Amino acid sequence: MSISVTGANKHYGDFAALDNVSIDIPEGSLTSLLGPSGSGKSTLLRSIAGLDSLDSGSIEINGKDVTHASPQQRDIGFVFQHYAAFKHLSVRDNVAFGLKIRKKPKAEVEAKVDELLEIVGLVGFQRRFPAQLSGGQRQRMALARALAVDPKVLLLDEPFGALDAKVREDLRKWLRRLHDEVHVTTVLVTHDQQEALDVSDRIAVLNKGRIEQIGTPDDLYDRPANVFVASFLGSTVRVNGELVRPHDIRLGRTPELAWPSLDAELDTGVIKATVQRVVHLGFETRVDLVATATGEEFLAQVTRGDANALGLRTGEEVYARATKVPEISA
Ligand SMILES: Nc1ncnc2c1ncn2[C@@H]1O[C@H](COP(=O)(O)OP(=O)(O)OP(=O)(O)O)[C@@H](O)[C@H]1O
Repeated sequence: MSISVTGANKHYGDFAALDNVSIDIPEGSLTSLLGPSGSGKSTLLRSIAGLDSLDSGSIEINGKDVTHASPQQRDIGFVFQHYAAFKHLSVRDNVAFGLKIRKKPKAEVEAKVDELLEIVGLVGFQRRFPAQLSGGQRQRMALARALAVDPKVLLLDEPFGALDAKVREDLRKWLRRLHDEVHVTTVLVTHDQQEALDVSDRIAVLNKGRIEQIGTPDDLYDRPANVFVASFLGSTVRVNGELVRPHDIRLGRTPELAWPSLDAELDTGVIKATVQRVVHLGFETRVDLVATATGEEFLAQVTRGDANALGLRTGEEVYARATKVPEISA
């Protein structure tokens, strides 16, 4: 089912949590709402769910106006960051809960729960209680429970937010596979750009209650609409007044060895700089630099191999040449 939000406004006092937000979410897509804390992501998601009401604007699900419909009438599955499982029920009974209260025939419930436990990889854990699961397993149970009643739409508010980085990464890969199997129209709230880039078909970047840009991960990365989007999708630095990404900076011992950009229009030209610090971060190496001409501080990210080949040390001079972030600076 597609979702269409048009001209949504929501104020808390004179603070605009949503400021004239419009977004179309295509049927079967996985769309992320990405933005910093307080940008209005949860407010937008809760409005789609019917848990918050808009001051003005409208929401349609599959062409039907649901602006004033109750959450129950919207056929939505919802998973929050801190999922409230029924502690006294087994994993199996938690997943079956929505089906049982809808008084589905027993055989149908059993078959559906078997299928979902399989999909979320919790078959071996079905007799356990929520307290006996890891955080990641609990969130998978939450997703199974939300999917049990065949919702038209799945809304996820930072579902992996409370988990550590490695588990988050595993779960988002798993979520993407799950989505490819189940195809339910899904909206995911996240403040984590890697998560959004990894799982989404489309991303809407929010800032101060407004949508800055909507597009595919590639659209946003390759053609950011503005500095906010570019900076939120990855780190950026200013070099000679130009916005660049640290890993788009090439370093050389001579001006000629700092390679030009493939796209001449996006080339910053050669910038002489002094190395302040070299920090090895696993595969990558961060080189903190100061531009000789302007005193401007910036950093470059190079591979460990390149850094070793350059053999840079604090206080040495080096030549930097970067590719500007497209669109904005072009
Ligand atoms: N019930 C409320 N009363 C007053 N202000 C609220 C209420 N709910 C949200 N807000 C404010 O609206 C703004 C948007 O909140 P929202 O939860 O949508 O942001 P978010 O982008 O989801 O942030 P986070 O990532 O921190 O959850 C915030 O500044 C928040 O303080």
